[in-house]
Amino acid sequence: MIEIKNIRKAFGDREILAGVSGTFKPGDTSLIIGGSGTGKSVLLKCMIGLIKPDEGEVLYDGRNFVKADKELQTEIRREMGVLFQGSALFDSKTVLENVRFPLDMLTDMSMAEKIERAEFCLQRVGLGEAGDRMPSEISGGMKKRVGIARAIVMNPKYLFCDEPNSGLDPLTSIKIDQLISEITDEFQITTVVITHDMNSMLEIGEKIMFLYQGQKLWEGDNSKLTHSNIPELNEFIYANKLLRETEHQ
Ligand SMILES: Nc1ncnc2c1ncn2[C@@H]1O[C@H](COP(=O)(O)OP(=O)(O)OP(=O)(O)O)[C@@H](O)[C@H]1O
Repeated sequence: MIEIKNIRKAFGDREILAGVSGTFKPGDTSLIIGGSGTGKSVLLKCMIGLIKPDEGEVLYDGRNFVKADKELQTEIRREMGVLFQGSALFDSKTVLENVRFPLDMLTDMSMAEKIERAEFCLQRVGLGEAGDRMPSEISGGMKKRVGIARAIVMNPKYLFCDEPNSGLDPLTSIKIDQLISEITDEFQITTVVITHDMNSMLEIGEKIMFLYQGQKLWEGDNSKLTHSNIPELNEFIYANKLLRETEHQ
């Protein structure tokens, strides 16, 4: 379980996060949604330690990540998998080498063990046959799958996905969402996804947190998303629906 408590972050005199709290549970795919510039990525970066919050706590199964010493921070980091926007694959490495990379960096497993584990993860994301290919030879959806395989190769307790659907067509997006949700359930991972994608919100949002100007204005599950009495949320959903309809015309 991940708990965030009263996270605040300002850049200069601009307050980006104005005290955000919430809980993310194992086996749940939790979404953070909100308009552009509302602080979603900054919140995610505070959670994974790329940005230090000015105030607040991030607890990983009760362990305070913000105040942790180097040793504990490293221990918690090893339990995280991250799927970055744009997949962030190494162009000069094969698909299998990309997936193997965290094992090369962070473990003392033998080469045979690393290859076995990387192949297992590739199979799990439906790419068992693609290990020898180069990233330039595969589609955007396949690249996301490779990114997911790499994010789970260390068997993470916590998985973070930043806009996993960016640049994908609607059908591929749904497949990627379903894969993230299935893996979360199967391995009981605590998964946090940042998304703009209306389909994702309706399909996989077991728990949704809506950010607006650095504050959490609403949270709930996707069945309640379209029935809130929060004007900012309704406006956000309406704008996204319009966008979706325009894209499908
Ligand atoms: N390192 C930084 N230094 C200064 N300002 C920053 C920094 N990182 C983010 N910001 C500002 O914080 C605000 C929130 O950014 P953030 O990337 O979290 O938005 P977002 O909700 O993820 O938006 P989007 O959906 O467009 O990615 C933006 O105005 C951004 O310019």
